[in-house]
Amino acid sequence: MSADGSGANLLEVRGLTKIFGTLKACDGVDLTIRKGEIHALLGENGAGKSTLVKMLFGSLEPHSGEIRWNGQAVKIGSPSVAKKLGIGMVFQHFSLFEALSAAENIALSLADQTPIATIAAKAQALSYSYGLPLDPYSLVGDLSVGERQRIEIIRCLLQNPDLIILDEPTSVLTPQEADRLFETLERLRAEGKSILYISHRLEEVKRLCDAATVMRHGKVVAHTDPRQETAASLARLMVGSEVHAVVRAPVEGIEKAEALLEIRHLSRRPATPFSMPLKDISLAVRAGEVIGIAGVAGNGQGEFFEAVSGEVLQDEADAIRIRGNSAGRLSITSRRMLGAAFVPEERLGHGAAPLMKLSENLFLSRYATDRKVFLGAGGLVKESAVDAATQRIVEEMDVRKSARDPEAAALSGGNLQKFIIGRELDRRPAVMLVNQPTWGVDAGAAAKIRQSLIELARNGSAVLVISQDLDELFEISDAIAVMHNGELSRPLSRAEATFEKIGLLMGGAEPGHVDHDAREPA
Ligand SMILES: Nc1ncnc2c1ncn2[C@@H]1O[C@H](COP(=O)(O)OP(=O)(O)OP(=O)(O)O)[C@@H](O)[C@H]1O
Repeated sequence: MSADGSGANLLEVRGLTKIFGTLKACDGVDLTIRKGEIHALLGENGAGKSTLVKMLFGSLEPHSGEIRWNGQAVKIGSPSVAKKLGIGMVFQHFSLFEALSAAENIALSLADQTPIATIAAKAQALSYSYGLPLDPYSLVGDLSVGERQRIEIIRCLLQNPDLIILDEPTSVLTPQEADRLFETLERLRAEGKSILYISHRLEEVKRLCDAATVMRHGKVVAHTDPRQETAASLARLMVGSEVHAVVRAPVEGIEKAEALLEIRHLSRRPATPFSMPLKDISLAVRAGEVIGIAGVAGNGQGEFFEAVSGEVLQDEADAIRIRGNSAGRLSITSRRMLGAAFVPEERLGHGAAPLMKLSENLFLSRYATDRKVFLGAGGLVKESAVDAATQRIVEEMDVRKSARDPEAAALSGGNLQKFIIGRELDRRPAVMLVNQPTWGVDAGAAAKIRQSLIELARNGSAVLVISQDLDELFEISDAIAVMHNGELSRPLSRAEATFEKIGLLMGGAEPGHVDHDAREPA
């Protein structure tokens, strides 16, 4: 331990256990976090990371085990106890009100009656001193995802915590925003703060973290120094076996293939003051290819997904064509009947009904398109067929769960994502549109999902993937287009696309400056 106390143990967890039904989500977990360290918590989907941090933050009660804070045994019965001790948490899903300002949102989470002007001044000072500039009077609805995350971080820092828990903080950030966040975290470490950092991005863990605890199936399988590991060796520790690299054979003669999804001059007025208009978007996705859409969150990707999937109808029937049929005025189900599949970004509530079992979720999303398979005479549900399909998807996608057919909400985030993608892939759709296919998914499962999307395309489907993860898009796409400010650039072929060009377009560079060799849309 050094003179300033850094290096001493701040948090010691011994034998912490949490049981759900018959499943030990955390099974005798040991974890030690020192003062002034950034400690990574790693593990594949369902390994028990969220369960562990929920116990540390007082939102879940352990069955057994001990938590020591600065050497004293403590019982963290609620988040307010955690905050009083000095434990702060920045959640993966933001809990901010869009119609309120940043400062008003912060005020809501503070127990006292501090005037807004005081909070705003403090928030602004903190935000600048940590290199995360924020206008406290800006409306949350007008802010990008990265800016919203800053509010969450500032809100957490205002409580002056000694330990800050961050749950997958960079999954929603651009590379530049992530770099900024790393600088902030390094600064906090230099001040003697400790950080518990959950991430599936192993390269950034290597770059940032001083120590790592790796979990598998609820148990700790390794305490290691990530700087001494490679991304591959960390993945191996998490998964217990090798993670296979994604293989993408180039496509030949794609220009001659049939355009299964065509988007023609798609425009949309903003539906709310906070949504982005879509401006004259045209794109063709052909049988056999994967096209990626890159872009910083909030540039129209959500609105585009709604328009193409049929959540919002177009005035012009021809603005969306699926397998040659005008689909712009068709409902989601009618578009699905034409052979299209859509996987939205939000999993719970949007991609799946949380309180329904997996089999019920499957039936709900597919009874119209697979009527013959799932409905018998007189409209009776063929439960055995639904169950068989559910179990097939679970096996194919390696969905880990605590019961044979649990409610969707009881699955860890990544496992639910695997199920939802598997549910759509299982239909072998002719057109597949996915928004953030591997958000929150571990390295092994992400490789599996990516490979499945490539194979779907190579077997003759048209695949369109919206993602903020540029590495992912470069891994799977045959061409990449960029969405910025409601406009879509022309797709750059893989020969032409570089990180730099795509990054420039994401930042709003004029397409003419970077895409002179781009493919013409159909
Ligand atoms: N409320 C609950 N009821 C039943 N089972 C649960 C509940 N919450 C979590 N589980 C189960 O506990 C296990 C651990 O889940 P947890 O969310 O902690 O995993 P994780 O490591 O955070 O995963 P991910 O990376 O996907 O977020 C999973 O098998 C999950 O299905």
